[in-house]
Amino acid sequence: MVWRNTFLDPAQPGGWALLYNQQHFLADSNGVLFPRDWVKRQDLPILGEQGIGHFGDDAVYLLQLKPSAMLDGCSWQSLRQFMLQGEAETFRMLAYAAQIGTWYAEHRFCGSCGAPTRQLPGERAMRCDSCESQHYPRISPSMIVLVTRGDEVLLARSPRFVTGVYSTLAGFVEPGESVEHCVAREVREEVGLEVKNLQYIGSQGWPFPHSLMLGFHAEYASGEIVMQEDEIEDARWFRVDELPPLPASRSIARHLIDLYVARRLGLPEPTLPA
Ligand SMILES: NC(=O)C1=CN([C@@H]2O[C@H](COP(=O)(O)OP(=O)(O)OC[C@H]3O[C@@H](n4cnc5c(N)ncnc54)[C@H](O)[C@@H]3O)[C@@H](O)[C@H]2O)C=CC1
Ligand SMILES: [Mg+2]
Ligand SMILES: [Zn+2]
Repeated sequence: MVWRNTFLDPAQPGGWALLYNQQHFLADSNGVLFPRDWVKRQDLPILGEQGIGHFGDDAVYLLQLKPSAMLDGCSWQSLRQFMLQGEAETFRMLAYAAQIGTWYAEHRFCGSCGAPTRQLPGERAMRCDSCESQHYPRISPSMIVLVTRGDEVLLARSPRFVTGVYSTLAGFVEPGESVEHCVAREVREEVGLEVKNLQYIGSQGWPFPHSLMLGFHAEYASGEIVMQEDEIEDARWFRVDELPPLPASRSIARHLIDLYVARRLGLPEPTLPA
């Protein structure tokens, strides 16, 4: 089944419902999609509703619920769990749904004047009639980079990571800087190194909660590793044939590593997950 996001009018009946709150979806043994008209007959605290797209031929709507909401035989499942184990198109659907849900939850009132907002018909925008402003889904550009030195790659651990796992460096783009500048700045801040010969590899939407990852390879230029306090727990050079536990296979972090290893060892190149 293929996921395609489109704008659907929530005034139309029928279709399927995703039941969402704060990066979690209600699920039962059949999965995350529930017959929408049936859901509407249950006594659920619904905060808002969006028509978000088609899963195969089925129309899909996102119902924003209060955290207290529950249905018999269901439990709240985290988006992260679907990223780790879910089927690819299901994860693409939930990733989109979660970002629309996050945006909706954060824009029920105008950030400019504080008045309640309303959904604009036919557009993914929250409208403030009081000060005539519009609020669109927020996307946060972030760079992610694998620093390389011949047969070695630089990998680091944040205290937030699963025990033992090492990954590439990442960070949010600041206002006014280019992505290339961000790569150099973040590498300098996090591990104290200078890099050169940036190569753009590809991008990935990352719904935790709304990053757009722009992925690079960069060559080591100079410096000794100096770890940023609090952010980086350990950082070191690993040989491409002696790597530690790595991030989830669906992440662009993993793709950047797998691609470089494949190129160094002359193996077939992996493709970046959508
Ligand atoms: N798909 C992938 O393979 C990977 C994705 N990521 C994502 O990259 C993003 C950035 O990585 P980090 O190393 O955590 O960033 P970072 O190195 O810039 O530091 C994180 C800190 O930035 C601040 N921050 C949070 N949200 C922000 C925003 N929207 N704009 C500016 N600053 C913000 C907070 O103080 C946070 O503690 C995160 O969303 C993370 O989930 C990170 C690694 C792998
Ligand atoms: Mg970082
Ligand atoms: Zn306003």
